[in-house]
Amino acid sequence: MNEIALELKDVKKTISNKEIIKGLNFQIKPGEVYGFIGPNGAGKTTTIRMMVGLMNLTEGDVKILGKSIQSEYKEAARNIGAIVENPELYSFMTGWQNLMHFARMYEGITKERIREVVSLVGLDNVINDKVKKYSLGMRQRLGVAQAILHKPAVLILDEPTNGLDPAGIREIRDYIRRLAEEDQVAVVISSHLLSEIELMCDRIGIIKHGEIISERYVNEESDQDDAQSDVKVIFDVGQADEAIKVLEDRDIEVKRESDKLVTEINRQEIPNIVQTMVNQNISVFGVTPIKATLEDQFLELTGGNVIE
Ligand SMILES: Nc1ncnc2c1ncn2[C@@H]1O[C@H](COP(=O)(O)OP(=O)(O)OP(=O)(O)O)[C@@H](O)[C@H]1O
Repeated sequence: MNEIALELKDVKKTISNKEIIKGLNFQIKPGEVYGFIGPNGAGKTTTIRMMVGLMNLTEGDVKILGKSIQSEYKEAARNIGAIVENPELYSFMTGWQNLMHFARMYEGITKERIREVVSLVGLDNVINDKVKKYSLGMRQRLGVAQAILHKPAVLILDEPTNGLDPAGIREIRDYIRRLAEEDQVAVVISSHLLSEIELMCDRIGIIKHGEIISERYVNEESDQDDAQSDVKVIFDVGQADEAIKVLEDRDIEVKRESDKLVTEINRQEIPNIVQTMVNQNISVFGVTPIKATLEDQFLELTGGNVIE
């Protein structure tokens, strides 16, 4: 198997004398889910359009399983599945008819493969209904089904959870993880929301003004996990008032969000605090560290205002 599924090599884009993308470099392995985040106008859609061959590159190259999207378009495109902007669906046809229609564009897609994909995205019960009756979430899932019909090595999704409710977002998240883990598909997801993307990605790159300004693995230990430094931690407890007292008795500042207590403490103190809480019959459901570095960077980047 190819070690690298998708590679961007010094990709640049200039439109009307303005350099919109300023030299992007990254590599994604099979089975890896890469989150591409940044505020509106940062250059996500432009980059994605270049990755899938919908827009020419001004400089650099994009390679899919080692094939250049520019000089070997056909070979490269064969291994890409994508939803850029909204999935293209025919609402007067059923879900099944839509998939049959797209299957004809590729060679060798069997009905069995279509059934497999339908089942993967959980549309078995409604696949014979007309798409106009589908909810937004169902349409998105059909879009993904269509994008993966030909078993692409790389799946590229531009804002796949746009407009979905929390249940819909969770569904998308679950089957994207399954695709990566079971079929070793490399997935790129763009979003302007850190919170949702952090849960489904292995690695996240933050783009701003056409440059990657930060990149890290989601499970990577940050400097803040050092034994000596303070970490931001959420205590999820049954008896918030009592738990706040335990923390405040130790001069720890607490911010309360319903039953969740947000604190900044030394890692070494955690076991003792939990023990004190348990001794006082406080139910401790969880102690979760917050990855402050990425969150802070992202908030700093978007400044709470997603329009640049
Ligand atoms: N055809 C174009 N002509 C001129 N400027 C463009 C063109 N397409 C994009 N841009 C500019 O390039 C920048 C990046 O746009 P892009 O749509 O890639 O951002 P984005 O990160 O996808 O944002 P969003 O989250 O809003 O989709 C923006 O400043 C945009 O105004």
